[in-house]
Formats: sequence, structure tokens, C-alpha cells
Amino acid sequence: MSQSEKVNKGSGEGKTQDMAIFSPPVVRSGAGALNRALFTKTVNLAAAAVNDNQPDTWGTALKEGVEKKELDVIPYELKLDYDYWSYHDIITSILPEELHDDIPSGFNTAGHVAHMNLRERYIPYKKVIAELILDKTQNIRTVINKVDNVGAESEFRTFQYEVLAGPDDMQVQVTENNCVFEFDYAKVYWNSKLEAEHRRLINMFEPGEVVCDVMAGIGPFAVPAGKKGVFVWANDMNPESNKYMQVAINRNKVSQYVRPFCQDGRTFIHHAADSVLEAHKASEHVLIAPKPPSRAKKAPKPEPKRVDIPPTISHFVMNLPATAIEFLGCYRGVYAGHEDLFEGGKLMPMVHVHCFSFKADDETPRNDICERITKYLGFKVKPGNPDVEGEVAVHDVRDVAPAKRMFCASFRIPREAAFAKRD
Ligand SMILES: C[S@@+](CC[C@H](N)C(=O)[O-])C[C@H]1O[C@@H](n2cnc3c(N)ncnc32)[C@H](O)[C@@H]1O
Repeated sequence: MSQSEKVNKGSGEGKTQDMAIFSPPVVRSGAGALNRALFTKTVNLAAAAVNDNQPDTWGTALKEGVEKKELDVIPYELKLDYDYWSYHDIITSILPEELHDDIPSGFNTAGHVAHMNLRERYIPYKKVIAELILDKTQNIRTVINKVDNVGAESEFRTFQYEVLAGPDDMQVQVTENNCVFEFDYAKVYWNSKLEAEHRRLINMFEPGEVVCDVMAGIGPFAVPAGKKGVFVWANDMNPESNKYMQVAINRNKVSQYVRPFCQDGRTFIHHAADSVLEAHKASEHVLIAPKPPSRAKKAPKPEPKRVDIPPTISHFVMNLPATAIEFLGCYRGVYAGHEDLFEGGKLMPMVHVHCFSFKADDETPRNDICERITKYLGFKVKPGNPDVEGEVAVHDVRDVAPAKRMFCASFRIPREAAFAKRD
């Protein structure tokens, strides 16, 4: 399980009015502990007395069965308990009616952890809600709530939280884009809602190219890209991210392709360009073992395929949406003195910078993003085709708040910026 999800509505979903007898008892027991025993109910199902004149509403088979004394109709008590009802059934019977309009049901997951962001008005019921989620969602063992602490969001994009139900165990394992990641969710950034965005960019990378991930986290771009034969210089300033990226590199066997770094992204951009060129000059490469020939054929053993590290970076990825645009000035001089590397029509590196902007159906967000890129890159850009110098493709990634969306702006580094003198 990796995506954000809604708690399973379970067996009670879709009941009609006629089925109201199967609803749980109303237990406005308040915000204290969840008392599962209160959710027990006996439903007396129709007990019919059989007279000589048989009710004509019965089906033929039933009528015949009773006539022949093969069947008897007896009273039946159906006992329903806590396990029968869904999260939604139970929370509706606990919460006062004025809270029924926006019942919390969505949460993010990271492995066995469900991460809620409860609205203020539901906070008095937080423990009950969390216990219910724990009981009614498969594979969830711990429920946490983000503690809103304005201004306290860390530079490493971790958050403060409170454990509402289950053990305080944040050591999780997730699978994303066919790679396994193990990490401490309290110490590093992870967001399962980004899987599609990770995949979108990974699909753009070609085997044998070099990608520089400037804010790589624990490697959700880098590790799957390495798995498809892309060389990745993967950096994150959080030492804990660096540690768990190393774990993911080993676990997914991509150490030939993915190199972890722990630097400030601002300095890493030049460093990565220089170090890739050095690796190329030193003839660093990987050898790909060929498939063994079938035993029947007495063909000579094929040679391993050699893939050299190319001299230049093809893509820079910058997923730190709150501030990454402000790092764009660091591309100035990234290839200072190396115009020769881009002769013969070779394309300049593509930058993919994530950012936030307004939610609007018109061009306002695109124009706003291009204005900010222009400001920090020191080069005039406008929305358009990313392969044309000075033009930017803006991809809409996801909603993050009622008036805010996350975008990814992709453009090639203008030659003027890339070849500018370094300070
Ligand atoms: C939004 S997370 C994205 C992580 C990863 N790319 C992903 O998609 O899950 C941003 C990352 O930037 C890192 N970070 C923050 N400031 C940084 C800086 N100045 N240089 C490099 N990394 C930084 C944080 O530690 C965090 O892991």
C-alpha cells in the first residue's frame, strides 16, 4: 500500500432507508476512548406464525416446503457487533450531527503509518477517529496526526507529529516504482502522493544518461532511475536522507549507477557538473554482464557491454517546491569554459524545478512561475516548448491546498547562463 487513501467504507456501504435497522446504535459517547462493546445490536428478524391459510406473499418453494412440513419458520435474532460496521457507520454514530458534513476519512500512508492532518473541529475526537482507522484499515499499525506548528516546518521537510493510536514506530518500508525503501518517517521526507510524478520524470531519462538530483530525499527519482541504467548524482542536505538513500541503493542493487552526496544544493550544482566530467575523463564506466548463452549452443561467451559515464549531465531535478526556484542562479557558470562539450547540436541540460503557484484555469500560474524563473535565473523566459531556449513547459503536478497547486517547470539551461563566468 503506498497511495494516500480513504478509510474503507466496508460492509455497511450503500444501505437504503429500509435497511436502517442494520445501522449501528447511536452512541454520542463523546471524545473519550472508543468503547467497542457499545456497538452491539440484536436485530429481530421476522418470525412468522403459520396459519392454515398461507400468506400469498410467500414464494412457491416456501409455501410448498411448509405444506409438506419440510420447513419450519422460527424467530431469529441477528446479533451485530463492532466488526460488522464500517468506519463511516461508527464515526457517524459517535460524532454529533453538526460534525457530519466533513467527516475525516482521508490520510497519507507511509508503510504501516497512517498520517492524518485533522481539522481543528475534529481534534476532540482524534483518539476515537485514530482507533477506528486502525481497526478498519488493513496494514495500518500506527496513526499519527500532524501537529500544526506555524513556522516550525523544518528545512528538511520533516514535520512534527503526535501518535494517536498504535505504537510510536516510524521505521517504515514502502515500495515505489518497483524499488523498496526503508526509512524513519520521522526523520526524512516522504510523500506517497508523488509516485506518479516520480515516474513521469524517470520515464524521461534514458539509460546511459546522467541525472543530477539536487534535492533527492531518500531517492524516489534516483533509485528507480538507477535501476533502468541511468547514472544518478543524488544529493540531499539532510544527513538522515543521505543515510537512507544509501540503504535504498544497497537494497535495490543500484550502487553502480547511483552516487549519494550530502551537500547544500546551491553548491552541489557546480560540483556535480565538474565531478561528472572528471568521472568521464577518468573513463569510469559500468560493465553489463550479458545474458548467459543457452547451454545447447556452443557459442563463445559474449563480452560484457561497457557503458561509459558521459561528460555532461542531461537532467537536473529540483524537488523542493517552496524554494527551489531561488536556487536557479546557481546554474550560472555551471559549464563555464566548456562550450566545446555542447558543440555539434548537443542539447543543453534540462532543469526540472518543482514549485507552488496559484490554482487557476487560465495562464496566471504559468506566467507567475516564468516570472520567478526569470528573476532568479537572470534570463528572460516564457511559457512554451522546453526545447526552445527561453521557453518553459509547466506541468501541473497536484493540488496541495484549496488555493495552491504544485507544478514542475522544465527548461533547458540557456547557453548564456551555463557558460557565464563563475564568480
Ligand atoms: C520535498 S523533499 C523532496 C525529496 C525527494 N526528491 C522526493 O521527491 O521525495 C525536499 C528535499 O530537499 C532537501 N533539502 C532541503 N534543503 C536543501 C538544500 N539546501 N540542499 C539540498 N537538499 C535540500 C530536504 O532534506 C528534502 O529531502
